[in-house]
Amino acid sequence: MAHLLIYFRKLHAFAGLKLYINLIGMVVISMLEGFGIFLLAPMLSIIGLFDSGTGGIPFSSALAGLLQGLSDSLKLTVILTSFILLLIIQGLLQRRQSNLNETIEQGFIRHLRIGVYESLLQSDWTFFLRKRKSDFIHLMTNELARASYGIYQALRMLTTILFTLVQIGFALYLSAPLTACVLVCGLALAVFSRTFIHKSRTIGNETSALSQSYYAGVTDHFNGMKDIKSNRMERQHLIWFRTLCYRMEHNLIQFTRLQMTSQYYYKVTSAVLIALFVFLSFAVFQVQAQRLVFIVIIFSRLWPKFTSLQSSWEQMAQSMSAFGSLINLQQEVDSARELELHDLMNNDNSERMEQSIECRSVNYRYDLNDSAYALKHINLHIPANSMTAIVGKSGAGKSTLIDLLIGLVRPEKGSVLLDGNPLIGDNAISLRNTVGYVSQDPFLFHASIRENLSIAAPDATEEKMWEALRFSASDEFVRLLPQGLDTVLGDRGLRLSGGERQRIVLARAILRKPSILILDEATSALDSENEANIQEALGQLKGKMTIIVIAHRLSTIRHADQVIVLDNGRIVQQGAYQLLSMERGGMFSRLLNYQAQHGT
Ligand SMILES: Nc1ncnc2c1ncn2[C@@H]1O[C@H](COP(=O)(O)OP(=O)(O)OP(=O)(O)O)[C@@H](O)[C@H]1O
Repeated sequence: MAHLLIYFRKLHAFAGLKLYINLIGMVVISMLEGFGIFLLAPMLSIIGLFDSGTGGIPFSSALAGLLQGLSDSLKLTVILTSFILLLIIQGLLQRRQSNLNETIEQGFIRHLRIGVYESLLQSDWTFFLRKRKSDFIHLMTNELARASYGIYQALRMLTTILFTLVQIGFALYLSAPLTACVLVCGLALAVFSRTFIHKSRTIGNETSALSQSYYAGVTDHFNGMKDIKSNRMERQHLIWFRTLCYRMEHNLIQFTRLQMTSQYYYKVTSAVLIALFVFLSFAVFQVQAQRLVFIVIIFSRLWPKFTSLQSSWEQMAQSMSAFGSLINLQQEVDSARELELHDLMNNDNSERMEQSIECRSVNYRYDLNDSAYALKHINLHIPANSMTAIVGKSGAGKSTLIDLLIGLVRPEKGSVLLDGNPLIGDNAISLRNTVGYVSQDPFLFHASIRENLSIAAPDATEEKMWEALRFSASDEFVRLLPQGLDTVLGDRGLRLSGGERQRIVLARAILRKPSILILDEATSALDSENEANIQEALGQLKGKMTIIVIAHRLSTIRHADQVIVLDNGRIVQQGAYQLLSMERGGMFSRLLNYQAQHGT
């Protein structure tokens, strides 16, 4: 319930006055409905169903007084016209209120959706390292939809409660003891329904867990489809998928069964209560027949509302776990926030590296509970406009070192300094505005080449784009594409080879005119000729920007000013290429020898 209150507070903050106008509208609509019922009294009296006028029915008696002296047919015309007028006003208000309800609800859902996405973008990289990609997709789609539905049910419940209260007010006016009696029964029903609410919440938790597994599994399977097909792993995946689908089916059927059972008990209890209520009216409270007719009309309209209240409550309880997941996510992103909203929209602040970037006694662990360090005792100095190569075996810590150098992750111990200042907070964000980064697994958006390039540099002219493509040795193949720069890449567009993708991403990085260009195995998928072209282009950039290259193929780093050799998270050698290659017994010369012998 605490989770729901948090969301109600958010709703209150979001909708403000509109929420109250909506609620007042609901009260007015219920009152009009009440008046409509009371108009029935003089009508029934004229028709002859009530033989003693309006029998002291409130409002109706006053109306009967007003109509005194008119002929019966004129009275009936006035009453029926008033009835139609009331219904027209009520209908208009109802329409307005439903539209307002929808506007509030959809606006709030949009507000939540954007809020979650903004919070995610404001979080630091370590937060993403801890989470599965599918969990975000699950939260942004399934859980948000369930929470939205929960909000819809909550608003519905609120309006139903108001309607019920107004109608109960009318009933109290007609017979206080009888209404009190019905209310006590209603309360007893509410206590009885707590078991159903509790069960709904348990089923809801299971729904969340199951759909989270579903999203995670499906994302994994489709990401790894090539491996699945190549290694004939379809059977295991199908068994897993079938089992999960059966469990999801069972979970939802369980919830419907629970709802149907509670509705059944509600219906049976209503019948018993109505019988008891008529009996008590005659035998105990001796309520006037005319009043009893009206109380019966009011409560016969109210019982379905009670049932709908119960159903909304169960639905809300079932969605509670989705609220819980979203609140947990919000707490996690709050503690992992590195960007303010303002920084998200304004990328202008850029801190170009003027002198150097340094690591002083840096240690880093991905998991603080694990004794294994990804990097240990790292001391290094990268001067501005130099070319630095980082080499080492797989898992040595090369990519982690890059993440530290651009402030994506922060050292557990020691410090990273940019021009002598700690690379933290705004400093790190401003530095990243001037970084061009090509990762091991370069990513292109499902959009045209032009759009993929202009994401990095929105103001770049077509000429600059071709220049960048020439730099990355991709101009020739792009020119041959059917729509040139406007060729759409990705899922339903052109699929590029690994090497072609690397080259476009390299063009994108260079188009930013970065002060630091980072290439993490960025040319590993290229043929020798294209790689040589890029090496030549990089050579021309030397002295104009800081270049940091991670390379397994050591022939590609011959022009580096310094080489850093990592082994098992530690720097084991550091210095000029020639110098290191001559250090006999050193890891670098061993790697060189190995590659020379195996021709890699
Ligand atoms: N997200 C992560 N969570 C936990 N441990 C990680 C994570 N990423 C990397 N590691 C661990 O940190 C160590 C260094 O990894 P890193 O990716 O920096 O190595 P690398 O030298 O770049 O390897 P490669 O050449 O294979 O890309 C490895 O032991 C790896 O298992």
